[in-house]
Amino acid sequence: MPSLGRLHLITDTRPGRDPLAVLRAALPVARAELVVQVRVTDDATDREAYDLARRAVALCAPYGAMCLVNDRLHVALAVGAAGGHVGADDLPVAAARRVLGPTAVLGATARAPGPAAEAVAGGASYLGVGPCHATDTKAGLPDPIGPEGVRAVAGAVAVPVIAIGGVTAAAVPALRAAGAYGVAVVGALSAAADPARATAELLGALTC
Ligand SMILES: Cc1ncc(COP(=O)(O)OP(=O)(O)O)c(N)n1
Ligand SMILES: Cc1ncsc1CCOP(=O)(O)O
Ligand SMILES: [Mg+2]
Repeated sequence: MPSLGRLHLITDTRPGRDPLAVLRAALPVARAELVVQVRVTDDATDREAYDLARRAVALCAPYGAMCLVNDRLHVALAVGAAGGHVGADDLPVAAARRVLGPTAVLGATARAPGPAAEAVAGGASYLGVGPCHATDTKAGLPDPIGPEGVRAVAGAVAVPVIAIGGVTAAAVPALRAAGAYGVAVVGALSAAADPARATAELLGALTC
């Protein structure tokens, strides 16, 4: 697998958000340390997902940043993304691996050591672990697992653990101390008044 960036920017396509503007602000700051995950709302069409993913791949390329596509693996393949991310409502990890092929980057969601180990056995190259903290970005999430939940998963697997859910720069040190390799954020960048500055703050917390 190519080296995985530590700061995962998940696109926010809710009304009033401008995911490509956030991406343009973050890329020159984080460069190859940024992983962009194209995530669209469930009601978005495949064509909308494709158009956003195609633009994201093109924006990432000059910076050596990796672009992944959430859920819709056919879109990942269609735009030449580096891989995809799947969770409980998506293709099973082993099936996703078959779709993407052996060299693609494949993320899987896990919040406990057992399922985490199963996801790795199925072919996951990294795990998205959470929600770590409370968030209103996604509805219907289970209770936050906190840094201790991250520690339990990180201790059970040998792939990078990416902490997700309510992550801010202030939360990063505890997550890193618990074994997180990196973090994934939506609101911390999408809702930031200055996304470039917010990117620098997250990156500083991740790499110090
Ligand atoms: C890095 C990362 N971790 C977890 C998720 C959540 O994926 P999933 O559980 O499939 O939920 P949706 O994002 O599809 O709503 C993620 N996307 N990225
Ligand atoms: C998609 C997803 N899965 C678990 S938490 C989450 C949303 C994370 O968004 P935020 O960084 O704004 O809390
Ligand atoms: Mg999913």
